[in-house]
Amino acid sequence: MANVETTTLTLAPYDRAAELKAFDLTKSGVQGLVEAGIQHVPRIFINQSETIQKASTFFELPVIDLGSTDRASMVEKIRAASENIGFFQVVNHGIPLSVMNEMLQGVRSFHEQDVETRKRFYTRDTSKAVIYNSNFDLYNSPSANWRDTFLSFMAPSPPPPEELPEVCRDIQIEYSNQVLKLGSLLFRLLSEALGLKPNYLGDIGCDKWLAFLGHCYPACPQPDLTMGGTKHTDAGFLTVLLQDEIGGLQILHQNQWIDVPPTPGALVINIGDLFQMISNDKLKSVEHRVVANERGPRVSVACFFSSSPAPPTKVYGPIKELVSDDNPPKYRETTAHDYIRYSFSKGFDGVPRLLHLKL
Ligand SMILES: O=C(O)CCC(=O)C(=O)O
Ligand SMILES: [Fe+2]
Repeated sequence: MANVETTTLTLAPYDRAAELKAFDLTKSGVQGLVEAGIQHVPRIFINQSETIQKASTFFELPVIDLGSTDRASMVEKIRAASENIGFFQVVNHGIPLSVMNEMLQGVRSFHEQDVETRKRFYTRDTSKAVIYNSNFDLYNSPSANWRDTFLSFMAPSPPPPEELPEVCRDIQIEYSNQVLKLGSLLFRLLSEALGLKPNYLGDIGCDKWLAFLGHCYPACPQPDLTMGGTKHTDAGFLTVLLQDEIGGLQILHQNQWIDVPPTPGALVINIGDLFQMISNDKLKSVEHRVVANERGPRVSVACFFSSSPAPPTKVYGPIKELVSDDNPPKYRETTAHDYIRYSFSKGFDGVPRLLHLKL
């Protein structure tokens, strides 16, 4: 917990905008601060609302064996977890352990490569093939996260391979293709879990659009003062998360923060806001966060199945088959374009993203 001295210091007025700008202009992220041997967390990163209670309760996230021949039981487990927890883990998911390990190593190598090479990717221009920066919402969040990320949109139109970072491009392409395959399977199972025909979610495009985020949470000298990732829900339909062995992911379950310790070989799957919305609140998009840690760097890969802002006319609303007179639509329809634009502009401001669509 922050001691009184530090708290007083952070409450003192300072030119936050100038400090954010100065940090951003270094183009070398939190990793750059750590490489420079920083011993204290700069005040732009100090999180006064979330650092008080980091203790979490023990709870085991269901692990679902996708290699099981008992499809009905698999679908039932996925349904229960998606309705009640919003998160589950999968094993025997078809992505070889060697590919997972190589992917994590690739992300680590990207963030640890020579600063001048890394800097060339640093941008906030979302039209670029690789968007590397620290805190996508740096300028509009209450406190910055102890995290750097590089992002690429890998489907349906991946960037030309030569524009991807050389240190990890082959494995990034390989891993993304494997995640797309896994996504098709998960959306078939989730369609069944919702009582829909197996192709339903695929047919409306849930498994077509994929964003790849390679996160790095460098070792933090004062992990009690900041967060690796502030609490948030994911915007898209579904997230496939690969985490390394360090740990730090927590999910909110029954008002308690629960650790999701790394399970070797497993991937973490969670429901996003857009999925909660089209399921008319049957499936839950649940808040989660990443605590900062002294060991590190921790790396993870979050792959978001979401919806393309183009064509702008694609409309999403509660699935007709899931609403009835007894269960009327809880959300108004939105175009993918408006939804993505809104969700990108608001950042992690603590206001639920779906609120603006609630009927
Ligand atoms: O790094 C993690 O474990 C979680 C990342 C995450 O929540 C996200 O990218 O939305
Ligand atoms: Fe997330």
